[in-house]
Amino acid sequence: MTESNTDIEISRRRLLGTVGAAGAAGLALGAAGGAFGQSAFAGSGSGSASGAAGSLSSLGATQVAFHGDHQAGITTPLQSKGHLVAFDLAAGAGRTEAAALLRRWSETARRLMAGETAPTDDTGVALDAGPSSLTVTFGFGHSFFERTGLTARRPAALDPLPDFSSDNLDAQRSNGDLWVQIGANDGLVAFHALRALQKDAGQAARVRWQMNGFNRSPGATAAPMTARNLMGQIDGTGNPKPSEPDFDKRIFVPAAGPGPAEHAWMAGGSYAVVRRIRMLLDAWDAQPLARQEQVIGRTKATGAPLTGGGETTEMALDKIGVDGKPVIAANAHARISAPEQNGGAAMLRRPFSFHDGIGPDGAPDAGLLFVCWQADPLRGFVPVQRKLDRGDALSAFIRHESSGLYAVPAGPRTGEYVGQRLLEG
Ligand SMILES: C=CC1=C(C)c2cc3[nH]c(cc4nc(cc5[nH]c(cc1n2)c(C)c5CCC(=O)O)C(CCC(=O)O)=C4C)c(C)c3C=C
Ligand SMILES: [Fe+2]
Repeated sequence: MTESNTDIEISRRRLLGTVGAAGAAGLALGAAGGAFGQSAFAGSGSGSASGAAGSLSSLGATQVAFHGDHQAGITTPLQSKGHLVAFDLAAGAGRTEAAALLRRWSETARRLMAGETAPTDDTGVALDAGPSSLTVTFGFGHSFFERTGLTARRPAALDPLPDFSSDNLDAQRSNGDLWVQIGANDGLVAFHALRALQKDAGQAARVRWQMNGFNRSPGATAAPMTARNLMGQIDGTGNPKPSEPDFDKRIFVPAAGPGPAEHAWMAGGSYAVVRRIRMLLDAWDAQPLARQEQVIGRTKATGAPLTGGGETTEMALDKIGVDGKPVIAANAHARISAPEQNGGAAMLRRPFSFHDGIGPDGAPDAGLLFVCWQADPLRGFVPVQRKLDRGDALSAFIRHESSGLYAVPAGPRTGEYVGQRLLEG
């Protein structure tokens, strides 16, 4: 099962070329899911969460591998539903309790990602459904290492992010000892996983904060395409592609990392920066289309650079317009954040949108659950955000409200739980 699952992951990446293509994800998931769905459910018997006598659609049947070199949910195509949740270890809980928790969580994640029921007291919320591309991704925050007596094994890359002048952060909704990212292409499957993992936490850890997000559903557009965010922009075009030679180096910690041997447990892992970024949508929507496009430096309809071509055409950053000014403005978001403007700094952005209701002033509490992945935040998020903080035209329309940085270890080998190399190494 693992082998065929790995094959699917590989063929999906080849098909997609980018994880930002939510529409493409639908197509590729369909292609892969049809094949895998057959083997996933044959013989799953009463342990299956599907309980379905008939065959599942490719959306429901598609399964993502739990085991592998890297955890699922990093290069997995964007799913339509997401939950981000941070936990703090309970008073008195230390390394032993943390190891037992990660063991429980891993077994639950493995089973649910295979379309099976939770190991204990399944709530039945996902009955009838297949795995629906469920992924569960686990990470450790800076404070986890003090709580577990493991500070000698805490990598420098997990040092707190610097302050940024435009930050408006809520400490209660930031950081946390442990972080879990859940994604699925079905809302009930995602919620089912959230409930099961929270129950697993038991007396060992309690929820610090939790956020819910969404993306476009696979198959919603006529043709596969990159995702749109709540400002209406095509968002994800410039992401590093798994097909590029330096992709792994940029996103995953190398096996023989630069750090001391005590940090070797992070080989194959990645660092996630998580920011709740509120969009000031009333102000944004009041801007004429041409202004919105100048703010980003790309057209809203197609995502093409303002210097011409299609979505994937490179930006001509030196091009000067008839008014004698750069066609892509000096403060355009896409210019400032581009790797060539930041000494090659790059990250894999894999966000969810959020909408948490409408405030008393009538404005939506909505925006982006910005999640980005990199081998080292000091060569990814930090230099880019420093630059954006100094002069991004988009700043007037967004507000960073919470922040977290997590060390996300490698994917587990068969029989291993996530984080075992840290907790038992
Ligand atoms: C520090 C990193 C970044 C934050 C925070 C961020 C917030 C943010 N971005 C958009 C919308 C778009 N971003 C786009 C490109 C883009 N953004 C970042 C980084 C951050 N964005 C990077 C590295 C890039 C790629 C640059 C490149 O390689 O060319 C785009 C253009 C399309 C694309 O490439 O994805 C849009 C649109 C919002 C709305 C937002 C906060 C809410
Ligand atoms: Fe951006």
